Formats: sequence, structure tokens, C-alpha cells
Amino acid sequence: MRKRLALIAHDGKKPEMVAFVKDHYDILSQMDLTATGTTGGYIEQTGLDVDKKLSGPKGGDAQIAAMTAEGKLDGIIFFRDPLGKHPHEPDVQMLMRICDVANVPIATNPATAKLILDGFKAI
Ligand SMILES: O=C(CO)COP(=O)(O)O
Repeated sequence: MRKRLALIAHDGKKPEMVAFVKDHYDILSQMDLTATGTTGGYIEQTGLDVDKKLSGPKGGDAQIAAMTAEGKLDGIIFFRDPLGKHPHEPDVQMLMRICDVANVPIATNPATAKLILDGFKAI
């Protein structure tokens, strides 16, 4: 079955997300991708199809949290910028919490994200 993956990156991590997506293009092209608005725009530029939600600060993280709670995602890759300040930090915390409630894997850096994709390949 096709895996359903959400991709999110804070501004300071968007270049890292684009590089990650390019490095894992083949496996990502076999998944149903969702992303926060601005991150999704960058991912589209790589040639992948992605369902774009609102921008993170406008509620995109909350939309992805709702999808997670409803069982509509198999995993999330969220490259957070630990050095930045974010007005929507409560939404980010909510997303992390919902992932724990729903037992959905969430990777916050490329090393863990790679492990999640390798895990999907194995099942
Ligand atoms: O802010 C974000 C995650 O918290 C990301 O949102 P954008 O992809 O819209 O920039």
C-alpha cells in the first residue's frame, strides 16, 4: 500500500529539505505526499506531486496534526530549526504531541528521516 507522508521544514531548514527530497526522489515519488504550504512549493519544484496545506504559521502544522489524529498519515518528516523563533510554536508542540498520541513516526532531522524511509522500504 502507498505510504502517506507529510513533509515540513522551518525556513532555516528548507534548503536541507530540498536536498533530502532530491536525494530520496525515487522512494518519495511512490508515496502520497502532503506538506505545509511553503515547504510544499519547494518540493513541487523538484517535480514531485504534493498536497499543499496552509503555510505553517497560518495553520498548516495544525492541519497536518489533524490528519495525523484521523489516521491519514503513516509518517512525518519535520525539519525543525532549533536556532529560530517561531510564532506558531504551540502548533508545532501540538503536532509532536499528536504524533505520540497516535503513535505515528516523526523525524526531525535528516538522519532519522532516512531511517523512516528505509523502514518503509522494508515493510
Ligand atoms: O512553519 C512551518 C512549520 O512549523 C513550515 O511552514 P511552511 O512550509 O509554510 O513554511
